[in-house]
Amino acid sequence: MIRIHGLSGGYNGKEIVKDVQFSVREGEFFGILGPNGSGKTTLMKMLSGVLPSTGGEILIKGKPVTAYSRKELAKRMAVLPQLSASAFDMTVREAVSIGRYSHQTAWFPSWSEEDEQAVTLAMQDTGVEPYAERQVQSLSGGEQQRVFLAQALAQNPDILLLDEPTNHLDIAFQQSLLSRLKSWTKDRGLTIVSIFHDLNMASLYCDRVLLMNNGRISESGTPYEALQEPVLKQVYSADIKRHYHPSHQSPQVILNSPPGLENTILISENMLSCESTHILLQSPVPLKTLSSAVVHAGFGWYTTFVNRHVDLNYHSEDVQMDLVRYIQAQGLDPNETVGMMTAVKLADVAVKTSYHEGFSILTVVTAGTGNAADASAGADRLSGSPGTINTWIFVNGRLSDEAFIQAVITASESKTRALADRGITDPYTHTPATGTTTDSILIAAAQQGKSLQYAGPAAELGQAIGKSVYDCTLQSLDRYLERKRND
Ligand SMILES: Nc1ncnc2c1ncn2[C@@H]1O[C@H](COP(=O)(O)OP(=O)(O)OP(=O)(O)O)[C@@H](O)[C@H]1O
Repeated sequence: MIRIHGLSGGYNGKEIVKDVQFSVREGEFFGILGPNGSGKTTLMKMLSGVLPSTGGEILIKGKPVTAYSRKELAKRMAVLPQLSASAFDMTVREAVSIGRYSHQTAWFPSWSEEDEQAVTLAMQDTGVEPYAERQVQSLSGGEQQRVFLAQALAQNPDILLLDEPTNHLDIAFQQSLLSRLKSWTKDRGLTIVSIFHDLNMASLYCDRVLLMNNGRISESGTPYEALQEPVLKQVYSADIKRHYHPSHQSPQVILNSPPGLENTILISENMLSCESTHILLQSPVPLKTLSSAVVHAGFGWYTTFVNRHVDLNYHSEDVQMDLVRYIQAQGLDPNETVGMMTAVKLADVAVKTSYHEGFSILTVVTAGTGNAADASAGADRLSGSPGTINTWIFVNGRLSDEAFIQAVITASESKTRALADRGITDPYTHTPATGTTTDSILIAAAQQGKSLQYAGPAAELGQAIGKSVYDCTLQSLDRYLERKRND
């Protein structure tokens, strides 16, 4: 649809865009990204034919852009106009109708049924129809933005050029506008080339992006390919970190921890309270957490950690909601809380703090083996009968993602060893139990102080976790077994 070869150009003999080359396919949503002054708007002006190039060529549907008359070009390509003062004196309908200019015949301007329909449809698509008779100047910035988009759409273009289309729009309108634009590329084959400052929106909605730096293409490809952390850091000269959208493969870009925001804290047993109904740890600052908890499993940042005792016969249709209600009833905020459950008597809890070179860990284990299982047997069994080992590990240190995951592995292996040393067996298979069917684990770290890259058995954090989880699991297990013997 659009092909650009060796394109160069600028202002007053000064080259701004230098030897740029790319192509955009029909029905593609194509993003142009880059820092301030990198040449995005200049490139867009050359694309729309407003600014002549000094080198290279732009082909639209195989024909040089310079070979199109202004009107011909306007039929193929619409540009989201900048907010211009003259448009403010019009009604919304009048402003949108300007988009039909390119469809009027030069000699006998006439307003056809087709023009009327195109204007109405464009207003409907952008949600500005309710304001049709209002003056543009009486609308909010976001509403005006949508009027200008409607004006561009009324042109019925094959190509839509947009400069920051979500400027002035709140997050809900950004989402609805970009989703609508995206569906037009898919359903109507509309080709969109758009400048974005918001890398994350571009990443979510664009099929491909081009990253400009100093008038040249620094990177191009799908957002996944083009938005690489080292390139972004260099192009934007900013401490940027690439993350992932939780439910989408698109990369998301955030600023790395800004300095000076740390609240120095030490997670300690003072923050822990153990009652017969629940064990609670409350931190004054959120801790980075990885868990398999009932409430807020996965990675997140939380301040409050609850291990609730439930009766052996506990049953709920919605365990998660039940635990959220319980958390609320304790006056805690469920949004900030990781919640687990156990039928184990909480008096059997084992707590241990261990200090190491530059870091410390707090381990809290409640162990019961009523539901012991040998995971390696792959045997059919009833799951869910209470009898769980819940393991909490709090680290005063800064953990990498691999350290979080290795901590889970190391803690699980230590737990298994503790079960073996007490001869716990799977009642179904009569083989040594590796855990129970409903064990849960939580690793939480203040993300301050010493960097701890690894947590396997050879790493200092792994050694600390391994020993501490083993000791706590044994201690809690012994109390549980003692209680069983006495029952
Ligand atoms: N009309 C002009 N005359 C002279 N120089 C200009 C003109 N318009 C832009 N420039 C210069 O060209 C360079 C690129 O500007 P351009 O507007 O293309 O950047 P951009 O990537 O769109 O930036 P931004 O993100 O800030 O909108 C800048 O150094 C700018 O000062």
